Amino acid sequence: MAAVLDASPAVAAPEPPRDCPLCPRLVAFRDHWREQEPSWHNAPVPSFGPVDGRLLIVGLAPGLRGANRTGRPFTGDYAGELLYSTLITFGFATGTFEARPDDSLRLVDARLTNAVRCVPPENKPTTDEIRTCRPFFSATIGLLPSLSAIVALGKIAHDQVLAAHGERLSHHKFAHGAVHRLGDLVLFDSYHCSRYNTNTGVLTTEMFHAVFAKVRAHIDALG
Ligand SMILES: O=c1cc[nH]c(=O)[nH]1
Repeated sequence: MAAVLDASPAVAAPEPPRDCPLCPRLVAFRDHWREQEPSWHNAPVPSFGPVDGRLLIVGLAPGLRGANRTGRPFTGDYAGELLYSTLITFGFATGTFEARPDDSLRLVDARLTNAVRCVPPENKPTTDEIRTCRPFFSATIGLLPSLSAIVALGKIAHDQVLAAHGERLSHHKFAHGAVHRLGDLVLFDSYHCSRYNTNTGVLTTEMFHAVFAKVRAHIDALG
């Protein structure tokens, strides 16, 4: 049985509008950067990848000079280098990642989204902002008919997945490498592939690959 998704009927769209007004602090930050850098995307960053994939990867939020600049998740900042090279290694992406949305990179059997769609100051969304963005996240999941596995990059992504599925956080503790069954879905946890985590050794390439090796085995076993 698939878990019930917590999507508010008032906001059932999977992508916020370009001028989403729901989080005043994020709107102010976005407006500031629109003035400073008018050529940047500076808007909610839409999900990327086919909707008929079996895997969903969930990041935290757009990086200021990464996805907020380029308009594609994990594109233009360090976190994307490790993520996209890993996705290519494990067959979840093809082409060449050149950190530009018009490169030849394509996701395969996978979609990529963020728990929060607008760039937050200092990469830290508030609890309210995470909750406010949840209906978009739930609607995104609801539009993936073949979804079988989710990778949560960090605890905020993990908590957003659980909340969207009406699951208790206390029943599913976040831990790198942990695997949680949520109804028909399997949730795989990983530390976020941020530059901070890799520079400090919290996350190594081997640790990150070990998570995606498990995900690959899970998807392949589906046949
Ligand atoms: O979590 C993250 C980090 C960088 N870029 C994103 O889109 N999401």
